[in-house]
Amino acid sequence: MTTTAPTRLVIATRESPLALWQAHHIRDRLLALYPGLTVELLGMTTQGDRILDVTLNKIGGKGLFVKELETALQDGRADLAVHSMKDVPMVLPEGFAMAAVAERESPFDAFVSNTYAAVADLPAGAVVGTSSLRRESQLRARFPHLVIKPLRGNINTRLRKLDEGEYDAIILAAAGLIRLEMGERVRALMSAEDSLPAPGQGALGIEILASRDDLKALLAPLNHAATAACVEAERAVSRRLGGSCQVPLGAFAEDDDGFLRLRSFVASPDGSDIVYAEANGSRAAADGLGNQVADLLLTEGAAEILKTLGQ
Ligand SMILES: NCc1[nH]cc(CCC(=O)O)c1CC(=O)O
Repeated sequence: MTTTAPTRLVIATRESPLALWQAHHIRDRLLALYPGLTVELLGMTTQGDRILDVTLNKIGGKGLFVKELETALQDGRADLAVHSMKDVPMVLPEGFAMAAVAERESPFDAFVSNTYAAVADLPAGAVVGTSSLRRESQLRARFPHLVIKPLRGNINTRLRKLDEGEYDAIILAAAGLIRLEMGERVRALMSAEDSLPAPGQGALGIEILASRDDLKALLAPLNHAATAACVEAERAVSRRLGGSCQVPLGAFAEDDDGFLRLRSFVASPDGSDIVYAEANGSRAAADGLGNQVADLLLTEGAAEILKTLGQ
């Protein structure tokens, strides 16, 4: 494999508005760094985009948004794939590498409603839309008086369903709304106590073939060390616990000048059992910190929850 710096790069991306924004963002950052470079986008529809009528957790989850893009890398149709780190499976397939994790947008969930200002204002029986087991289990545990109703589709679809009156409020990632310039729809950010984010939420990853040494140095300036360490710690928790998206799990790390605080939870889907753990550690030991928090969760009761879920 050549180590000469490439002059033309192709980015494989999904074609949802958010995925396209993300790919354009990485393209613009590359062009700012390397003015002589040509960067093209290869738009692709993934299985996850095609199957819109079933809750994704039930049909195989995360890999569904990523696999077709990886095939494009393998076939040489593209050089990079840009992903929301939240959608990337905890173990990359053999031969692939995450060359960079770019600086995070808000990692928090957003409370969006046309009537209410915050989740605490919702009356008994209010209908909240989400299809995320993580969001649903936390809402059920903390706000048992609410009714949770499934909500799928891309961001525009979800907002339309809210506006049509099917829901009193919906919960979605703040990062997506902010990136698509719909940040004004965010009535409140959900606190880490009310809705601990998913591993990798708000962060973008740039995936390449592990053999592409020519791309590693080129992409290194896009890596944000604090974000990369936080996401590594968060993903290590999920990986240790099986990495399945059938498990209601949150993991959220914050970096304070090289010092990480990692919080995580595992719950039963109905929120009746919920276990929290947290630990601190250095950025350099992010992976170990994730394993440590996973082990704390297991001894605090996550092992029983996982067993009940058949994991
Ligand atoms: N599961 C789909 C998905 N993957 C990434 C984001 C949002 C952007 C991000 O977290 O980077 C979303 C939408 C959502 O959860 O509301």
